[in-house]
Amino acid sequence: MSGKFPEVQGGGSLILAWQIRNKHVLVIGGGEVAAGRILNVLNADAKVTVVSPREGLNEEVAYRIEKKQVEYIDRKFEPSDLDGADMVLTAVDDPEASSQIYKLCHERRIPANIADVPPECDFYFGSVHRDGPLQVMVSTNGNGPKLANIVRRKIAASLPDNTGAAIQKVGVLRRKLRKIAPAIEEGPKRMHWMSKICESWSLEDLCEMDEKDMDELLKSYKSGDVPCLHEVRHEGEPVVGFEGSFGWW
Ligand SMILES: C[C@@]1(CC(=O)O)C2=NC(=C\c3[nH]c(c(CCC(=O)O)c3CC(=O)O)Cc3[nH]c(c(CC(=O)O)c3CCC(=O)O)/C=C3\N/C(=C\2)[C@@H](CCC(=O)O)[C@]3(C)CC(=O)O)/[C@H]1CCC(=O)O
Ligand SMILES: NC(=O)c1ccc[n+]([C@@H]2O[C@H](COP(=O)([O-])OP(=O)(O)OC[C@H]3O[C@@H](n4cnc5c(N)ncnc54)[C@H](O)[C@@H]3O)[C@@H](O)[C@H]2O)c1
Repeated sequence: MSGKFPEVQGGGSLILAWQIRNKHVLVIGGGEVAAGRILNVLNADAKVTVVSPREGLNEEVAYRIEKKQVEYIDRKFEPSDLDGADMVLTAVDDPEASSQIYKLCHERRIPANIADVPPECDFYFGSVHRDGPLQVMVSTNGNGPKLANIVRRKIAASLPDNTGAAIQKVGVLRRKLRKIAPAIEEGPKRMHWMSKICESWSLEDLCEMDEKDMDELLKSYKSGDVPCLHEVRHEGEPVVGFEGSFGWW
């Protein structure tokens, strides 16, 4: 039976797209590493609280505090800071404080990342390429963070510039399709049609598609046809008109 199903390759991580929007993230520390963590969770629309004495704040963290992008507590960590936290990220230059924070999080079952202490991380960060709705994360599972950065930049450089914009258009089209064909039973047909569009349209054409084109394209959904952008715009089709000297053409 070997070869019928994928082989299990243990030793990896479960890579997910964690929906942390409006959840409470506590960031402990206000240095350079904290600044990176803060941006990562703000990009995912989390509600962020930073605990760190003011004198140790990095310029970027101070900016986020000043702009009220994060809540701020100006002192060292205290256990009560964990109340209501859905996730904890520590980036402090004090290994003892880090370990104590991790133990408390573990007891309270709050998922935590302790920067640079892999055995005390419930999840690792990765190197992320972002282009609009597209995110690509590279993890080396603790083997080579610098290489994760290098691989991520190679992957990003190999992607066409308009990838994110095309994905954004596909998102709009999918939401419109769900509106005109909302039934659960339609799922397979919806998915099949959307897949065919993504396979047959170029990224350029997806980017060019406007709301009017989408509405026109959606008219083909019922029959299952997948016209190209030119057909959607009725370009190059014979136009029936009247030409004076020769009659109908
Ligand atoms: C991807 C990235 C995301 C981020 O942190 O945002 C990230 N580290 C990045 C950079 C980086 N970190 C380090 C260097 C120095 C060069 C080097 O050592 O390679 C550089 C390179 C640089 O600075 O350019 C030092 C380092 N990092 C860890 C240890 C401890 C250990 O391994 O034991 C040590 C050694 C300390 C020492 O030796 O003393 C541990 C972790 N770092 C992770 C993530 C997790 C595993 C990710 C993976 O394996 O893929 C993990 C396990 C836990 C975590 O922190 O989540 C980010 C790139 C972002 C970008 O794209 O720019
Ligand atoms: N994973 C990575 O990518 C990576 C890369 C570089 C460094 N690190 C590690 O991350 C940690 C932080 O690095 P950094 O460069 O941001 O350090 P940093 O010295 O610039 O910042 C540490 C911050 O923690 C604050 N702090 C210290 N004790 C605290 C406490 N008890 N409560 C609240 N805040 C406290 C300080 O005021 C300061 O703002 C270090 O352990 C470092 O080795 C991780």
